[in-house]
Amino acid sequence: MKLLPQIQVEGGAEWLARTATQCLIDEARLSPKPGLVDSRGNGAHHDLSLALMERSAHSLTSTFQALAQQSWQRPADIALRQTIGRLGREGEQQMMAATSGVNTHRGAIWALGLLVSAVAMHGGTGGAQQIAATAAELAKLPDNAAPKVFSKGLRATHRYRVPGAREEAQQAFPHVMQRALPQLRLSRLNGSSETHARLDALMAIMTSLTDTCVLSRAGLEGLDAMQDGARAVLNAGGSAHPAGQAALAELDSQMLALNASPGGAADLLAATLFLDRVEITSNRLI
Ligand SMILES: CC(C)(COP(=O)(O)OP(=O)(O)OC[C@H]1O[C@@H](n2cnc3c(N)ncnc32)[C@H](O)[C@@H]1O)[C@@H](O)C(=O)NCCC(=O)NCCS
Ligand SMILES: Nc1ncnc2c1ncn2[C@@H]1O[C@H](COP(=O)(O)OP(=O)(O)OP(=O)(O)O)[C@@H](O)[C@H]1O
Repeated sequence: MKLLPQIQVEGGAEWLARTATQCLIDEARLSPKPGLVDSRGNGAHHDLSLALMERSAHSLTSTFQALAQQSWQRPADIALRQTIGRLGREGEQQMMAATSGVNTHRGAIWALGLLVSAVAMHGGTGGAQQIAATAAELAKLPDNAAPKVFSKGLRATHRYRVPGAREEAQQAFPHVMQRALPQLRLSRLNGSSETHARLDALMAIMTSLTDTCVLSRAGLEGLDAMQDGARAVLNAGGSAHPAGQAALAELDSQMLALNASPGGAADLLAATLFLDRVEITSNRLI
């Protein structure tokens, strides 16, 4: 049966939005994550909890759906960039209203928002590489309506001269495409459980991300601890192995002691889970 285009758009946008929200929830629940909110507790955060993260994730479904609808089969141009910039900022306000002003998902709205738009631009399906490349095209376009705010993330990228959330997207998500997605699939192939495969994917991101959340709270000492600790987990055989689990517990203690939390890495894990699902579903449809 040939679907009417509008029905296809509505159904596709709804699926993408539900999937993006589910990836945020899966990321938040995944345990044990070093320093981050997970099923065990609040990590290094005093103002976050799992219930709050889940409420925030649900509040974003309508934003993701609007992003997908507005981006459906459109080219990457300034008009679309301005539309998604506006929708992304409205999404941030919706998140803030749902959490009484706590930043639960700003970085995640950015990464997943761009990826949701990119899939929609390709008509609701596509390979991870193609989608990430399209998201990068969008991220590179100027959004003249964006307010000039000197955020924590921006300050950290200037102070330490490192790439942050913007650059990760503009470079087509190298930590997702070259590290997390290959690691997720390798760990699955090696027989790891889904939980262990996801934890390994998070470690793969943390080995080299310049996470501005960590830099803002714990400086270079925190960043080095994160990168070295994540490498130790993978070198010990990953989170499925007893030695890897011990290294992961050690990393968790270190992050808590330093008050550090790799929020950017968590966002990119959610982005990884999203691209994995979109690609698997697209392959089934072919
Ligand atoms: C680009 C964003 C994330 C702002 O980035 P900036 O570094 O200035 O700010 P801020 O400190 O508020 O947030 C950064 C967040 O990104 C995540 N992050 C940190 N480091 C990294 C990194 N190296 N790579 C990826 N993400 C990271 C963390 O969650 C962090 O909290 C975003 O809020 C924004 O400007 N959005 C505008 C709306 C828009 O255009 N949206 C379009 C798509 S929906
Ligand atoms: N499971 C998680 N636990 C904690 N943070 C997460 C998690 N998943 C994603 N994040 C990301 O981490 C960021 C929150 O970091 P942080 O609490 O440092 O924010 P902030 O409001 O900028 O700083 P602060 O709380 O130090 O004032 C969000 O942008 C969010 O996208």
